[in-house]
Amino acid sequence: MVTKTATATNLINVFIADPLSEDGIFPLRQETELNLNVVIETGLTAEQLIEKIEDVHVLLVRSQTKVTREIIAAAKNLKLIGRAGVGVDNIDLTAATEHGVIVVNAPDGNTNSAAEHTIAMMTSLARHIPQAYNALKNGVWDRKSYVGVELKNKTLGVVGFGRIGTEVAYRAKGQRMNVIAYDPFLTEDRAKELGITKGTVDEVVQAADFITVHTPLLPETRNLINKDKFAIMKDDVRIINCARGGIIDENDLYDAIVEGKVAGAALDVFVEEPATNHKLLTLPQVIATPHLGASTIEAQESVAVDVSNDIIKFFKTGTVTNPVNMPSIPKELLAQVEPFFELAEKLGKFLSQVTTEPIKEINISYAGEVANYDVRPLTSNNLKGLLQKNHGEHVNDVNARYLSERIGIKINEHKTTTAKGFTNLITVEVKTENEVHTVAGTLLNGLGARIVKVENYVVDVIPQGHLLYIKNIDKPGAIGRVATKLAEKDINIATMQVGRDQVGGTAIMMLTIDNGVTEEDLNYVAQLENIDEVKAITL
Ligand SMILES: NC(=O)C1=CN([C@@H]2O[C@H](COP(=O)(O)OP(=O)(O)OC[C@H]3O[C@@H](n4cnc5c(N)ncnc54)[C@H](O)[C@@H]3O)[C@@H](O)[C@H]2O)C=CC1
Ligand SMILES: O=C(O)CCC(=O)C(=O)O
Repeated sequence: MVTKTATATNLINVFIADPLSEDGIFPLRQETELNLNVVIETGLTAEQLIEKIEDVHVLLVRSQTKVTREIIAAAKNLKLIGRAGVGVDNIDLTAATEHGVIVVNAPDGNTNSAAEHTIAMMTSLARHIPQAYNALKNGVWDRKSYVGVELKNKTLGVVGFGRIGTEVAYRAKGQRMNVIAYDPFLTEDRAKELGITKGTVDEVVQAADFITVHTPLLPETRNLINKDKFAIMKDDVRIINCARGGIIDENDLYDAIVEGKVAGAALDVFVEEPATNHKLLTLPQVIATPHLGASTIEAQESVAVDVSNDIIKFFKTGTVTNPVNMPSIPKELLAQVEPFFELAEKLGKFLSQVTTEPIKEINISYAGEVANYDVRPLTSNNLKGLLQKNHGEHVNDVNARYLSERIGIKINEHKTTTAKGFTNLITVEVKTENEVHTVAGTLLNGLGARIVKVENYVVDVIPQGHLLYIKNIDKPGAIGRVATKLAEKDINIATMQVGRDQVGGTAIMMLTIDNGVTEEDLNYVAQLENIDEVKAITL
């Protein structure tokens, strides 16, 4: 994706608020082209962070720091929040998006570690390893209290079959377990290919001897495993949560263990962390680690490298690899789509300057080749162009859609394959209370962007620099009079396009001129006979 950049000469303040691998932030340390000022201060309270954040451009965190709306609002210069890890539930994404702050994470770097930790927790749970270890350390040689169960031939239920869930399943199969999984994106073919069974959440929890959750914490997954689900589970089921506290209802889990329905639970994560005084920890059937799923040398280095590289990439190119609050575009597609970003933005800018009333609705149609791409980032760029006139620097492609919707603009996107003779065509129509305006643009192979239609008139205009958009009656002499009047004002015409709906009807002139014009210049031209309207447009 493409978004705003800072110039390389600017000082870029990078604030690291959680402990990160020093090897992992090596890319930031050795960066010479950008003027990076890296500050590490961990363990701050929200108030302390707020005090320090005003001049920060990049905030880098793991899971400890809660990046709240208040922190984001106080960070007047913040452009990017980097999360060295997967889960972004500690970041107020809505606030970040509203403030135009891009959030990036490192989704791949800790998958392996989290999966290995899950298997370690499951095995420890099955064999009471932490409890037995604890007893022995306290001088008690107790063998009969710690008789465990085998994993072989047991069924593991996996809820959330993304990166980590899938890796857990591979390993569980290595333990000769049967795996049944639920994920809205898991297909029958993929399940077959992996040698697992696909089920609904209820089918998974009913069939399983061990249940492990690997979803993100979202409104839909909060308390996904609750008393209704415990009620339909097998007796003596064992539960593992190495994803996020809150996916399993902690009170219902406590009750299910106390009632003897659940034989044990292995927890790496809690609703409130640090969880040193949690009632679940008082139960002998519960084993726990303090959010260690990603705590390996390898994972910490890997996530910090990934997020550091994305910071550098963002300030050098305006693009990032792992955006969280923007649609992401695969690397191989980016080069093809990038030229359309500018075109889409220019079309938005054009319309913002011809429209005189608040926009109520925008219809964006993508035709031909461009319709093959994920067009959401293009729409965001178009909206950015549209809103810049009134929102200036505050609008970017992260928050353009949010801002548009907030001010009540209805956004409709359409895709069609027919591009009216062009290989690609973006047509944007805006509606206000009393006006409708349309502009269409294309990318001409080897020649760059062109505006090819304004309202109902066919034109061929390079969307760049200063334009004059004149509406007139199609009468002889109109073009000459405009040219003369502009010459009187020392305004040089570079190119001129004309179009009309019918002989003697309404016509337009699209002029590119060398310099901007004043209000007075516009009025001067507007007074001419048969001239209806004159607008200055800068692209
Ligand atoms: N304990 C730790 O240190 C770590 C914890 N995590 C947690 O693990 C989570 C999963 O990580 P990944 O596998 O890398 O993410 P992922 O994005 O690859 O997979 C998450 C999966 O959950 C699925 N999902 C979403 N809503 C669902 C629902 N209602 N029911 C069932 N499935 C649903 C998604 O379709 C997706 O396939 C992260 O969001 C993070 O919270 C991740 C790394 C380390
Ligand atoms: O930063 C950490 O160690 C936590 C990792 C984690 O929970 C995640 O990546 O979602």
